Amino acid sequence: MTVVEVPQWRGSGAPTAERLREGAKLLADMVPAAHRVRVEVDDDDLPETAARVRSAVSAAGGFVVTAGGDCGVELEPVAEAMRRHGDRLVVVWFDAHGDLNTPATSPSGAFHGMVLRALTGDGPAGLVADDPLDPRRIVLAAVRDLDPGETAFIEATGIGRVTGPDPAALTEAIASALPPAHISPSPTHDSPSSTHDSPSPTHDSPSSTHDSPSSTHDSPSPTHDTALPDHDGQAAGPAVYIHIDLDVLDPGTFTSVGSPASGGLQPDQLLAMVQATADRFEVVGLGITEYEPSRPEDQALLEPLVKALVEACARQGRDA
Ligand SMILES: NC(=[NH2+])NCCC[C@H](N)C(=O)O
Repeated sequence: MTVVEVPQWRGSGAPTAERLREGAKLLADMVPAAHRVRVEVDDDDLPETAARVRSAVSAAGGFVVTAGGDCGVELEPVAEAMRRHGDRLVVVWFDAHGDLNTPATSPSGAFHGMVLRALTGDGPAGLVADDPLDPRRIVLAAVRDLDPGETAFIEATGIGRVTGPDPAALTEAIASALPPAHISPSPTHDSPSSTHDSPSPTHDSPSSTHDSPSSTHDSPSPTHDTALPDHDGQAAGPAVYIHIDLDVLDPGTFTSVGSPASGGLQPDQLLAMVQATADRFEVVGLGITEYEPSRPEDQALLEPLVKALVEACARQGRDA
């Protein structure tokens, strides 16, 4: 396992954002990884920092945990997971915010509020994924503070969303985010062309829900549970990247963030949702972001939580 520390803070619009530098270091310290890489951040050039993150994550072996910094650090780790896992990738976004703004809709101009949208192909110059993520492969978890442009995008694209502390709802949403071609019980070949080889209905066919009950979002087939890699190492289900902005936690419990929003998760609820995801699916990457250390009790809360989150995601036997 490798932890990649990215003390980027200029992607945040919060007045306290500079605390993210120390937060990245403290988060990386909490990750029980054998290898640690610290990315040098160029404060005046987010695309340059992103290029350095890209090199770091592509060179890292085994399971990678990215320790932010602001949420903008997730651009390249998620893009790397897309390159590795193609259409099997499902991104779970634990965050108070959607991070789905464009430069035109952003109220702040801050990149951390745009990074997930940039992964879908629409963002500031130099900060857009080469190969766009299909929004239907995204599940928002406990997101509760959305700008109007973000709400419109969610409604237009059918991004999955789980609002409450509900592990079962989350795992169902993840299973439903994958095209049916990838949840077949037959061995899959994880090549980009595999979806084209399959005659089965996909998300791309709006009429497919009428043709085959097993292909609808609402009726997950039993084969969803064959999600972990089989003995050949071939996976028949989602490859899940988990993003955690610590502002997903309720500010009544954890306040060391720059953009708090009430109505968040308790730490044990977050852990239960991540554990349920890792129990059912292959987790291929983890990012933890937006720690602005300001209280000793928040540091004390995070230490066991981060360790447990990482251990849930990077289980023995999955980590090359
Ligand atoms: N990852 C975050 N903390 N994002 C905060 C985003 C806040 C607001 N939606 C914006 O675009 O500016």
